This record gives sequence, structure tokens and C-alpha cells, in this order.
Amino acid sequence: MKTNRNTCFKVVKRAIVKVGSNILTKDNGLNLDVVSSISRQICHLIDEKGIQIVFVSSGAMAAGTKKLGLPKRPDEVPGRQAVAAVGQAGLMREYEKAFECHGKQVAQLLLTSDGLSYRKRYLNARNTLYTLLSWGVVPIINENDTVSVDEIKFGDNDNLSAMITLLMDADILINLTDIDGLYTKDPRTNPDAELIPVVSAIRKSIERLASDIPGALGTGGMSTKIKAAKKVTTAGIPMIIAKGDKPDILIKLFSGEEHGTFFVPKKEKLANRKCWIGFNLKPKGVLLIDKGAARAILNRGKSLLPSGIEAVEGDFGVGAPVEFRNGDSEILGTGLVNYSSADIRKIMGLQTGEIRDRLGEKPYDEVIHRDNLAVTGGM
Ligand SMILES: Nc1ncnc2c1ncn2[C@@H]1O[C@H](COP(=O)(O)OP(=O)(O)O)[C@@H](O)[C@H]1O
Ligand SMILES: N[C@@H](CCC(=O)OP(=O)(O)O)C(=O)O
Repeated sequence: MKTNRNTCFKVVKRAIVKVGSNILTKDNGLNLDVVSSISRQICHLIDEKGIQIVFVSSGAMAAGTKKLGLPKRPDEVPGRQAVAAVGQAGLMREYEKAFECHGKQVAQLLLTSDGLSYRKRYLNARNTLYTLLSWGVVPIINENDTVSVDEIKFGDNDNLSAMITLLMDADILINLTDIDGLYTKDPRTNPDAELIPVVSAIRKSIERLASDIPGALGTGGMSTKIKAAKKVTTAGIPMIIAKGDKPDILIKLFSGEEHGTFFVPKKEKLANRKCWIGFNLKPKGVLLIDKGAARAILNRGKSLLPSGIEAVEGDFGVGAPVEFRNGDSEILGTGLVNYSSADIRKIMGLQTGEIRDRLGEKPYDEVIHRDNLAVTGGM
């Protein structure tokens, strides 16, 4: 049901709605018509359809830039962080007012990517969000731009909204932007570009369609939306890109109308902990694996044994998250290793029966046990 765009909304109990900067801003500040329209639609879906909604809103930098009267968004990081700090306050004030009109309270959550790479903080964020939803409060999430530097950043809210979708085990991610969906080419420079209504698998050919040049106020362009779609669909969750300022777009989507581009999810759902391993942890190294091991892991859900490893990159300890790739260097997934990089170098290519002879001990048969292994590519 969830793989079909006409029926998938019938089974949605929890949705993540993301709205981008371009449609949230107008002339000299926030576009209050859009703020009011999206807030009203979210309240309608909560009250009339009983759907839980977590809202990811961009717009802090765009709103701050306009509020301060700057000609354009600053290029350097401290400037961007400062305008975001100015804009975020105004953004929340307007949401608070707009949701209040429908008797709803809102909560602000400003997150960084490194926060969610700690399992405890990841679970804390999830518990807080569940609690807010159970109270009927609408969580409004943005990146904590003021403290975010590259190493700890989600980078863009398309990625952030994908991570929240996985964190919350949501049934769908709706990405509202300033364009109807994914087109065959960048429509800004190609007037003959056509809308693609359904993407059944995100292959390289689809990734190539999307330019990474955003609109005047956005970050990442269509390219980061495709990356987000890849994450959620790999985890078994559908995503839609639609035009956020189309009248009643959310209500229309939930009543089964076809709008935008629907990204069909994988049939199998990836367990929440595996999503965390696959998408939240920063890999500390790489294992290059042979074809047999790749087939066993991808097609038969097996663990990674030393015999299938051909090379090790990086230095890491026991328990580290490590990426595994095939011979073409394509990322197949991430797993938590049972051996350090130094020991894997000694045992790679060996049968499990030979590990003890080489290391003097054999704590595990597997280098990565299947329970600690998340397949995120190569499918
Ligand atoms: N193949 C494509 N299909 C649709 N839009 C595209 C494509 N390639 C680039 N774009 C551009 O991506 C923009 C949306 O990205 P962005 O500016 O980051 O929006 P937002 O602020 O909503 O996140 C659109 O305005 C569109 O011009
Ligand atoms: N955190 C930033 C948004 C960054 C971002 O990804 O923007 P967008 O591409 O418009 O969704 C802000 O609030 O300005």
C-alpha cells in the first residue's frame, strides 16, 4: 500500500513535513500567507485526520537576511550563523501566532547532526518528540545553524528532514518546495523540462537530473532532495516533493490527489537501529569486499566474514562504524566492527577457522555481525 502513491496516504499515521526557504520568504521578510496556510493545513490534518505531524521548517537565514536589510545571504559562516540567529526568533514567533489561531501549541527543536550520532541523544530526541506529539504539540525543527560547522552539520534541511523521518519511524516525508517536483532537467534553464510523477528507484540517471544549485534562498537545490529521498526510500519510507504554495497542497495530498513527484520506497523496512547505524554514524574507515561477500550481505542478509574482505582503509578500533564498499568503490552500507583495523588487516581473506591461529584468539566469527550491519546502497 505504501508503495503506491494513490493509496499510501490511507495508511499514514505519522508524517514529516519539510518546507524550504524559497516559499517561506517574500519581499522584505517572511511570506506570512505561506506560514499561515501551511500551519492551517497541518492543524487540519492533526484534528480532522488524526495524523501526527513533525514539521521541519527552513527559513531562518532567509528571514534574518531580509530582516537585517542585507542585500543577500552572507557567504561566510559566522555571517550565516548570525543571520540565522536573527531569523529563527522571527520564524518561531510567526509560527506560534499562526498555530495559536487553530488552538495549537508549538515547540522549537534546533538540532545538530553530531548530537544524533550519540545513541543516547538520538533516543532522547526521539522520546522528546514522541512526548510532544502525545501532548498534541506541534514540533518545529530546524538545524541549530548558530553552532553548526561542517563537521557536525546536517548541511541542509532536506537531509535533516530525512534523518527525522528515520528517527521517528514516520510513514512518509513530504518535502514542500517552490517547484512542482522533480523535472527531467533543471527547469530554470530548460523550458522543455517535464515533471516526473513517480520515481520507482533512485538510480544514477535520476541523481544526474537534479542540479545542486539552489534557488535564491535555498540550500542544496534539487540534488539534496534526491539524496534525502534515497535515504528514506532505502529505509522503506516513501517521499513526495510538491509545490508548497499550491493552495491546500497537504490536504489535497492526504485526500489522495496526485501532485508532485512520488518516490517509491523499498518493500522491506530497515529497523530503526540499523537506520541509525547506516545514516547517523560517521564511518571511521572502509572495508573493500569481494563479489561473494557483497552478494551474501545484499541478497541473503548475511554477516561480513574475514574471507570476503580484500582491503582496509583507515585506522579504527573495535566497535567503530565502518563503511563497506564493492570493487567499484560503491558504498554498500555501514556496520559496527568486531575487530580493529589492525586485526582485520591480519585476518582479511582468511576462513573463520584460521582466525585463532593468526591472532591467538577468536572473539567473533564475523567482522561485522548482520545485526550491526545496515545495507544502504548497491540494491
Ligand atoms: N531537475 C530538477 N527538477 C526540479 N527542480 C530543480 C531541478 N534541478 C534543479 N532544480 C531547482 O531546485 C530548486 C529547489 O531547491 P532549493 O532552492 O534548495 O529549494 P528549497 O528552499 O525549497 O529547499 C527549484 O527551484 C529548481 O529550480
Ligand atoms: N537551517 C537553514 C535552512 C537550510 C536549508 O536547507 O534551506 P532549504 O534548502 O531552503 O531547505 C535556515 O533555516 O535558514
